[in-house]
Amino acid sequence: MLLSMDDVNVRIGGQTILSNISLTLEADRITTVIGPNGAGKTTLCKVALGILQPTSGRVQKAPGLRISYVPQRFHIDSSMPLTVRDFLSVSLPFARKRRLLGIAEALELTEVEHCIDKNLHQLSGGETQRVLLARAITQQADLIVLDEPAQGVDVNGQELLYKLISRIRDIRHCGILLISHDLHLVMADTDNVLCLNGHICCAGHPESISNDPAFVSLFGRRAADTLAIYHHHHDHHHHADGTVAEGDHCSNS
Ligand SMILES: Nc1ncnc2c1ncn2[C@@H]1O[C@H](COP(=O)(O)OP(=O)(O)OP(=O)(O)O)[C@@H](O)[C@H]1O
Repeated sequence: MLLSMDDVNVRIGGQTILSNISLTLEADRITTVIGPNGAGKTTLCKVALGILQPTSGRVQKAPGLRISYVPQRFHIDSSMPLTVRDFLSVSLPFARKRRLLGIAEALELTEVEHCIDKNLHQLSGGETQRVLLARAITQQADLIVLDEPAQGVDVNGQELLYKLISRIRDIRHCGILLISHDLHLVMADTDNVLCLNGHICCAGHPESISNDPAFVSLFGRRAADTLAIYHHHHDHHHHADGTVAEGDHCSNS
């Protein structure tokens, strides 16, 4: 277990924002939180990051847990010259003690090695997010928290970003808490989905979620079908002529 929440409640100014949240984040697993605007997704991130204390309930973290945060957007004043190399070096002295992956390797892994000498404010939205992912790698994060990291990134960039996130999970064996609206893009690699609307409406593997009445009432039949169809396309392999490979199966048709 990397981090767990047990019956967490958050009330701010008399408003209940999160109620009865229980979850466990594990190494090697991507947990995706989905939910409508105002559902409490960012608040949940803040509780996980330890920057917001719950009104009640318990948050437990593995001893020495290192969390890295990738925000929705990242603004840096254009008058402040800071290269990608310098930005990633900031976390080096401490991280080096933990046999960190070098800056160049991390940038290569997130496919932005060509940006190493660029100024942060010269980067595109997609490049910025990939530099932030590289930072999480150099920091040797045990848990990476990403709050809608693909906002403002074009579709190809989004797909690449989500592929990189699952590749980092596979290589670094870290846990990932991902907030996303891009259901069809994130679901293939998600191990666990939490549907949030102030409380957890339903949770589980994407395939089981798509059949859950709570999911359907929150996101609509169309989203549920998208999820189901998506998994149909990914639970078997085709031969070149389109026939299904032996031993594979179609769970949805
Ligand atoms: N510091 C605060 N003070 C008062 N209300 C707050 C505070 N932070 C969040 N809220 C309220 O809590 C609710 C949940 O906010 P939160 O930002 O966690 O939602 P979200 O699911 O991330 O939304 P979105 O998808 O729109 O980004 C909203 O109604 C918001 O107005």
